[in-house]
Amino acid sequence: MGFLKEFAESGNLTTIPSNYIFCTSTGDDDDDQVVAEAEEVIPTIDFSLLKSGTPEQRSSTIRDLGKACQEWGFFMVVNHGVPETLREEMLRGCQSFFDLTEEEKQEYAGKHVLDPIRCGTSFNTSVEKVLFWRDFLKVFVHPQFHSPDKPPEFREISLEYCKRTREVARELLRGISQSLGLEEWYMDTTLQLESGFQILIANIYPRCPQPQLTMGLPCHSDHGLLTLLIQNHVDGLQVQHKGKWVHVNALPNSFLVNTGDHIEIVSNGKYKSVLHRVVVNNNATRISLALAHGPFLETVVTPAAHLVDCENHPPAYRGIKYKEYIQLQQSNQLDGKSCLDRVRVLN
Ligand SMILES: O=C(O)CCC(=O)C(=O)O
Ligand SMILES: [Fe+2]
Repeated sequence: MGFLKEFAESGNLTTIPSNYIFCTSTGDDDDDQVVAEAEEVIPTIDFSLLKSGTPEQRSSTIRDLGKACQEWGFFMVVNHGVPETLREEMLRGCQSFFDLTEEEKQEYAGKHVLDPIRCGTSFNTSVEKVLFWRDFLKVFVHPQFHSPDKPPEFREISLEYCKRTREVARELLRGISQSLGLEEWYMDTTLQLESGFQILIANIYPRCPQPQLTMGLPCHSDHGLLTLLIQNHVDGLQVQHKGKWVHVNALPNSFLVNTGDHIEIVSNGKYKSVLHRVVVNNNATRISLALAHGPFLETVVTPAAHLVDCENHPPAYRGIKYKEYIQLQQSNQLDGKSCLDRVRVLN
């Protein structure tokens, strides 16, 4: 399977191939209504108050975090301390990777889902009938760090960027633990975050001549705990909130953060993983870079005992090893929360 980028950038495309034409499964327009962000304000978290604010500022930020997780599963993080130059360099590194020749990229194509460096198109072309308007690069960056050899600068920049982002994610997870009434280090310890799995996902969504007929990525949730995303100043991410799609207008220099399925499992369903999708456009190529943070791969994750009481809150998910969960999610079609549904306990 070739890459989309080369195809989309060759000649003057005026229509898209029929295998990219996507219909929502219900065909129900109400389901797909997009509300403007102005009507629903996406929560913003000031990271500096969490990390180095007064005790009062930290507590109030933890409350905001809890509210954002409970009501949205999505928030923007500002004042996070990761330099803008590093973020920009990292996005340029991703662009340079996608700009390699097809032959150079082929070295990492067609790999197994647990191969540490893998690139391709759409999500999982071995099972998809409809393709998505996107190419990707996925690299395992923690606890073992990997990097493609080209472009040459990629290794050094991503090593630094991944480390800085991981620190932000772990601090957020400490706050989220506390917001659930758990001990600050609960997730850090129980999920062995010192050896936590971190994966870099670079996405390119080329300009599309018929953007309303296709999708960059369909409605899905992420498998891990928290995903921290940046983009090249081109929007396209939408999150589902109260049954409607909200377009994310990213604040400059912010991280777009979404909760993954493992936050839902650990919190015993108190915090839900957020459904999100990506729309494409006809004006500019979008590049996004998601860093997904999860437990240690060998950890069997269960709902926190503190959040389970057999009478009112029985365990809502069965324990599953994180590695097994990833394999399940990555080798099927990307489809809403179908993976989480497999571990749900029907009470
Ligand atoms: O490109 C985006 O904004 C989102 C990407 C995404 O959802 C993913 O890689 O899982
Ligand atoms: Fe995602």
